[in-house]
Amino acid sequence: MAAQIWGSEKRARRRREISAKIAQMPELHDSKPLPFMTREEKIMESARKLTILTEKMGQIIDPTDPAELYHLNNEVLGLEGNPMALHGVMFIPALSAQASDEQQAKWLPRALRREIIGTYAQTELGHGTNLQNLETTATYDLATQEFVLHTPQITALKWWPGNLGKSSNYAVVVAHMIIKAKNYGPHPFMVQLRDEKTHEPLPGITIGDIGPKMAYNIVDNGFLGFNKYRIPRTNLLMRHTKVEADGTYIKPPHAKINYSAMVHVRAYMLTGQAIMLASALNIATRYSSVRRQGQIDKSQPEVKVLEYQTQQHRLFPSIARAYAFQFAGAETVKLYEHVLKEMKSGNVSLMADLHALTSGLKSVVTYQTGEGIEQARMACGGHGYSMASYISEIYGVAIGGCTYEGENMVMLLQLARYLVKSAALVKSGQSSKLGPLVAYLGVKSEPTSLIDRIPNSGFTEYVKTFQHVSKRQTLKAADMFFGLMEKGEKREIAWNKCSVELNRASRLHTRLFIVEAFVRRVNEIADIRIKEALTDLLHLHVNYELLDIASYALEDGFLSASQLDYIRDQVYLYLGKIRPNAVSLLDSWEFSDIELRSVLGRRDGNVYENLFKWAKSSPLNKTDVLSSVTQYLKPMMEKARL
Ligand SMILES: CCCCC/C=C\C/C=C\C/C=C\C/C=C\C/C=C\CCCCC(=O)SCCNC(=O)CCNC(=O)[C@H](O)C(C)(C)COP(=O)(O)OP(=O)(O)OC[C@H]1O[C@@H](n2cnc3c(N)ncnc32)[C@H](O)[C@@H]1OP(=O)(O)O
Ligand SMILES: Cc1cc2nc3c(=O)[nH]c(=O)nc-3n(C[C@H](O)[C@H](O)[C@H](O)COP(=O)(O)OP(=O)(O)OC[C@H]3O[C@@H](n4cnc5c(N)ncnc54)[C@H](O)[C@@H]3O)c2cc1C
Repeated sequence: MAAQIWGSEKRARRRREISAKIAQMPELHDSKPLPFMTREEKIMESARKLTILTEKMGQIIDPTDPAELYHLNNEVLGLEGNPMALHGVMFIPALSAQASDEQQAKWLPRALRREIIGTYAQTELGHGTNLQNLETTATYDLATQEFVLHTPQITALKWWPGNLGKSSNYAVVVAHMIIKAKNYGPHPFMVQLRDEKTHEPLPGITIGDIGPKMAYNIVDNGFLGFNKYRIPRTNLLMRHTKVEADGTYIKPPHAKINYSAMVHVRAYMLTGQAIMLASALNIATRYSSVRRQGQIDKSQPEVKVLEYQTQQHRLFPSIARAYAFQFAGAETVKLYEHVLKEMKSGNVSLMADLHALTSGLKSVVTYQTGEGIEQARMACGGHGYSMASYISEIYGVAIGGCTYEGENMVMLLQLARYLVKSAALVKSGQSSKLGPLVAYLGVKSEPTSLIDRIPNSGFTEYVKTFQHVSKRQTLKAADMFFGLMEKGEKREIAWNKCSVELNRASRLHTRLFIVEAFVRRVNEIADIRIKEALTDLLHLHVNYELLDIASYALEDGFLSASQLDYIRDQVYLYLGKIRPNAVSLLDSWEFSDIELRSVLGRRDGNVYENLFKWAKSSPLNKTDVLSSVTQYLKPMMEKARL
């Protein structure tokens, strides 16, 4: 199963080898539990481990393999980030995709050797979503052949970029490029922020940390202002766009090609989210098979809480989602790598499809991951609320994904633009022009769903039902939009008035893609036992998901009430079938105790003893009487007693 999850036997084996090596290297372990550290201590601890990794990484992993890097990162540095998180996640990808060969030769080897630390500085205090209204300017000075970076007012301060505040000395900065008074829109520039020897900010740069956040507190998200700060013309990233010495602008082959670093993260973050969901579920499911509370049959001893159907219903559909996200994420990464290769050689024809797909997936996956992790926390009762479970930290980190790399509603609306264009093709009789991901929009469906009507139909009737609701909602939302425009509404006003319906279409389309990716994967599996276990999970997935969106299929009679009862029964049936495999389905992800960082989710199940040990190690317990008591509470009580 681990081979299915991680992509191959080799990958699963490599993960095990890497975990085993890390287990033997105490210098790479947390020196104490992270929840007991202050933010400064955590940052220090992370930097300490990062420097050891820089020295010893080659002994543990193949540093050119992103999957091995990611695993090493999760084990050693953990989910809460590190002082170089953005360096790997966005700075290097931005240089790789957007810098010319010459620029790459100059900067990439230095970045890869970690001679310099970089980040991606785009969002500002006043604008994150609406890139066209960013306010930082890069004005070309023809006389000196330099760009002058400037922050015209407080809302133009860069705000949020990870590791910008204290760790990075370089950044890819996105600014509006102005040449001879003409604004060419946002463009990426390579900018040195700090002196390479002293790490002091360079003159003309204001920089710092934006303060503590809901989670990710090892990352120093920062602010940055420029006061007429000059950089050479050749620091504009020039793989696709060029500005010549005389100010001539050569436009890129696609207007949004400079957005590729964002698409990179949107594509890669899906499996990251799957890992976080599976981690939280692993903790909750292990604990649920240790925790005994109440009886189902009063004549029997107390049961493991995992025996309760409500507990299974809380956890198991999310187990199915974690697998589904991992499989859909793996497909998306492959597609992204393919499109990136094509883009580099000038073919930009697949960019719109990739953008639409990753926008929808990013939104649905992060939202459902958040839901699943929060349910996992609640499923652990009181101990889930303790930082000893570590689930709240996983939640805080995962939920950041709903916002970063494009706020979820906004990204769903991006996919909706693509769906509406596709609907227009269907309506104008040009269905043959639909791309493969939306081809179903042009296919006539049956009048009613055949779920429970055709024996042994596998998952085909389920997929058709998802297609039907997705198609119907897309065409309905598009009709609403076109109808308003026909009545004379301006395009943008009409769009806003339909946006809730449009986003519903985007979610349904994305959920269909996720179901299809799961079906595709299960169909490929040769090993009978693995196929059986995953087929059970897929049964739970399709029935649970369909029940969740049933109103869309009920309202036009595509599904009947009796079919709905059948679907509900299937959910209950598969909860029971999955129960014996539940812990194994999560143990198969092979998270080590080091990586999970959870007292509740320990592999050995020795929860209570270790919870007590953990509590005793709280800094508050170093002394029996705290100074808050001697200084305030004790005098108060004494005064009251007088
Ligand atoms: C330490 C070792 C680690 C090793 C790790 C190794 C591997 C891991 C790798 C990956 C990471 C994995 C996990 C992540 C882990 C941690 C992450 C931690 C932190 C994350 C950092 C987060 C960083 C950020 O948040 S950066 C800032 C992101 N900002 C945004 O996303 C802004 C959102 N807004 C937009 O994108 C745009 O403004 C917009 C909403 C799309 C609109 O753009 P605009 O230009 O205004 O649009 P316009 O209306 O003019 O045109 C719309 C038009 O353009 C099309 N379009 C838009 N974007 C694209 C695109 N990208 N591609 C193609 N086409 C695009 C759009 O469809 C419209 O087309 P049309 O008109 O409909 O035809
Ligand atoms: C943990 C974290 C890490 C980050 N790291 C980085 C980084 O490294 N580099 C970087 O540059 N940025 C980074 N960011 C910033 C992040 O990319 C932005 O916060 C994000 O893109 C959302 O933009 P915003 O803050 O402007 O939200 P807003 O756009 O102000 O969103 C507020 C509300 O308005 C709604 N809204 C906005 N526009 C529309 C619209 N057109 N239609 C409908 N609704 C709309 C949204 O849906 C939302 O409900 C990070 C953010 C976080 C939380």
